[in-house]
Amino acid sequence: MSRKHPIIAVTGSSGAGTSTVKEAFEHMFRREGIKPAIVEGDSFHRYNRVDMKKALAEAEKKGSRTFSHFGPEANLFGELEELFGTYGDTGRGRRRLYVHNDDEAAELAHLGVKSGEFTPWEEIPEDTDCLFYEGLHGCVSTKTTNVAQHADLKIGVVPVINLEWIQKIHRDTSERGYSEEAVMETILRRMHDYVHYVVPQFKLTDINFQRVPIVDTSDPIIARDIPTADESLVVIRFRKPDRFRVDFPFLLQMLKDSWMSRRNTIVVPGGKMGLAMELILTPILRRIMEDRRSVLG
Ligand SMILES: Nc1ncnc2c1ncn2[C@@H]1O[C@H](COP(=O)(O)OP(=O)(O)OP(=O)(O)O)[C@@H](O)[C@H]1O
Ligand SMILES: O=C(CO)[C@H](O)[C@H](O)COP(=O)(O)O
Repeated sequence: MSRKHPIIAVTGSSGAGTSTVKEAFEHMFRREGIKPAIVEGDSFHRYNRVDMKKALAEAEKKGSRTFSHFGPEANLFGELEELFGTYGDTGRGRRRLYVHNDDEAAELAHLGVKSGEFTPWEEIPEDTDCLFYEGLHGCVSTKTTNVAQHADLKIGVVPVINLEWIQKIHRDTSERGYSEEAVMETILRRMHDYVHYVVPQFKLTDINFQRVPIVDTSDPIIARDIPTADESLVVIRFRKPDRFRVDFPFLLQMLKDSWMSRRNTIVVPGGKMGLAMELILTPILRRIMEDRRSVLG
């Protein structure tokens, strides 16, 4: 944790919607004049696409059916914890990008990096106001690493699993060129690591945004469309509402048709997710930045 160089971690499984939440944060950063150092979680995968396929084949040859992008063998958890610790202490550190497709490769043509590869490590610029992480492991904690301890604001993006699968299948088939069968195979192979490394993070997060469809998603594999915002609700859970001085009466007034399901949980119509994030997160970001300015003097 660092008042001078705060770290915001948005964590969610593959297809959960963390990139979508990142866009909401980027709007808030622009409006608040905050300059973040953006770190994408998949850049801390251990292997590029070609080497990952080889590592998968090796693991299967040894009888392992649980080796996946979600676990410690395929991710640089130690390096991620080191980045968070270094940034918290100094406001500096090293980052890179993982290129998922040809469009992203074209945007980075000057680096000559192909789809499925990493860009070279680069130094985080000196004058950032915070580090913003978006990916699978922003709050990961294992026997040997504890990334979670360094994050000052921990956000979980955790749609109910049927919706998460629908979102992943939709995105991976339409944007990453995978077949439905390949995506389902990936989901199944990742299940062990999902349960042991991804899910445990969401008891540590300060705020979880859980989108819940109110239409039938019984068979996520045949679902043709992603349930829209208006076809869903969002359950927003605060681990310690007092810590962030959450004003529930204000939120209930501002978010039409919202209600409290528990003392620390507000439910809002799916179409109000963006507004809810803005009303909840803007004051928190402002307080984090005020605190940073107070220690910078
Ligand atoms: N709140 C939402 N309402 C409707 N669709 C959503 C919402 N959030 C995400 N989606 C859709 O779900 C799919 C996955 O979203 P997104 O790319 O943000 O996931 P992700 O968590 O970034 O995945 P990955 O970590 O694998 O990149 C996308 O097609 C996106 O449009
Ligand atoms: O989605 C992911 C987990 O967040 C991985 O980043 C992704 O699967 C990387 O592999 P590829 O781009 O080859 O599918």
